[in-house]
Amino acid sequence: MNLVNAAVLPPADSLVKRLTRLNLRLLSMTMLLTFLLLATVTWYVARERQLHSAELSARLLANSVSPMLVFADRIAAQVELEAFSRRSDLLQVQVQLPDGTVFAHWQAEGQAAPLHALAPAGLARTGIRSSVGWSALEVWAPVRLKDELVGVLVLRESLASLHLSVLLLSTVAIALMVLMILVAWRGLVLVQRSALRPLVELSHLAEHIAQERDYSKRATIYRRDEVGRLSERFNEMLKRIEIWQADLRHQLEQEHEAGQKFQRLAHKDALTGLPNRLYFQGELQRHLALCVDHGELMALMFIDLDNFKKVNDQYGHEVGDEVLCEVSRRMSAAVRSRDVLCRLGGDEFALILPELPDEAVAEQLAQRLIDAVRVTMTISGAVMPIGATVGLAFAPLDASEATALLNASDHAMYAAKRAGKNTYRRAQHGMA
Ligand SMILES: Nc1nc2c(ncn2[C@@H]2O[C@H](COP(=O)(O)OP(=O)(O)OP(=O)(O)O)[C@@H](O)[C@H]2O)c(=O)[nH]1
Repeated sequence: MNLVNAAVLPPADSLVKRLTRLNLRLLSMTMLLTFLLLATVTWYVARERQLHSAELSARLLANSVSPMLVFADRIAAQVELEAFSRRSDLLQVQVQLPDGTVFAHWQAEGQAAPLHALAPAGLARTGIRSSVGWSALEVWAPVRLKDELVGVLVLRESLASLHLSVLLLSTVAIALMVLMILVAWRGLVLVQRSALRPLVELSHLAEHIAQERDYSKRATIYRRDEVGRLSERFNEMLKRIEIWQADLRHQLEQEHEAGQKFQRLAHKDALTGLPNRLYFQGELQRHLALCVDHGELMALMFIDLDNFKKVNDQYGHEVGDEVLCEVSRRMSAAVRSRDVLCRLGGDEFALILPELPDEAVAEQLAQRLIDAVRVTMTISGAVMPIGATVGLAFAPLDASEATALLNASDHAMYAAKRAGKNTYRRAQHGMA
């Protein structure tokens, strides 16, 4: 099947306009045909009546002039023809002798000379003869005395009046026809507008839905005809789309939530609930970029717990886990709200300190963390021999790049371990 793309179709007139036009065309054609038929029949009947009347008159006149022919009384015949000439539409009338000689003649003003027409052969035998042209008719009537042919009467009549009457009648009929078409046009517009209203409304609704994507709208059902059933199916389709859309929205929301949850889990340490190494790496890059852009001071602390292996070995892994959680809580409570504390893994933690006013603030915080971890920690009735060692590096003083800054803080932490643990050390220039 050859499908036509709707987009390439030119814009068309409305359905009401198109149907009205088609109906009017059909009505006009029918009326015109009827008019032509009636005009033709009227013309034909009128012409036949005129011919019949002319034949009758010719017969009567032939009888009247018969004795005048016998007595060769031309004057009487001429008077008779003059009297006959009062007949309307008469153009010419003449009485001929059987040999064709004109005996008496009358013609209307402007008409040509006598007819000089020869009587049709066999006129005496067949009686009256006639012929009808477009503008006139002619009648030949034999003039007899008893059964003997004594002459021929020729009569010519104009058909102009007949044509004029038919033309007048036609003009009136055409005017009436135009009037009727105008009335029908108004009527058709009203009727079709009312009949096609459900279909037009359905089309407007489909247009609105296509533009607004509002599937909550419904078509009004006026009657249970074809358009009514189409509207019903359209409404069912809208309902299905609405349900399908709601399902899709719900599914998308769920997927979005699951994605966000997954994102949170991917960035969270499952044991302590602190941000993990993956999150730390991203945040360190971001804060370093901000620090370089704004020309601010920031620090990175590398924190490693002391004697944690001993806790694990002596009290078990579960107690070790509890220690990690408690240490996380204590350190979280000690840091500033804008600082980012992360667990890198094992007993290692990292703390990003953005927007520092000076280096002393970071050193004070390092000491505060060490002190917080050193506060006696009792788990399952045993005091944990736990402590924290901190390595401190500054950006952009010690490094401006993430790996270099992490290395510097890591080296500083090892320096602090070597110095006897439970303390902090600043990175020395060149450590990174
Ligand atoms: N309970 C527990 N232990 C862990 C976890 N991850 C790593 N560890 C253990 O943590 C210990 C870390 O070892 P180290 O840091 O070398 O030991 P340490 O005793 O702290 O040594 P110093 O840092 O020199 O004081 C190892 O015994 C690991 O098995 C964990 O998630 N839970």
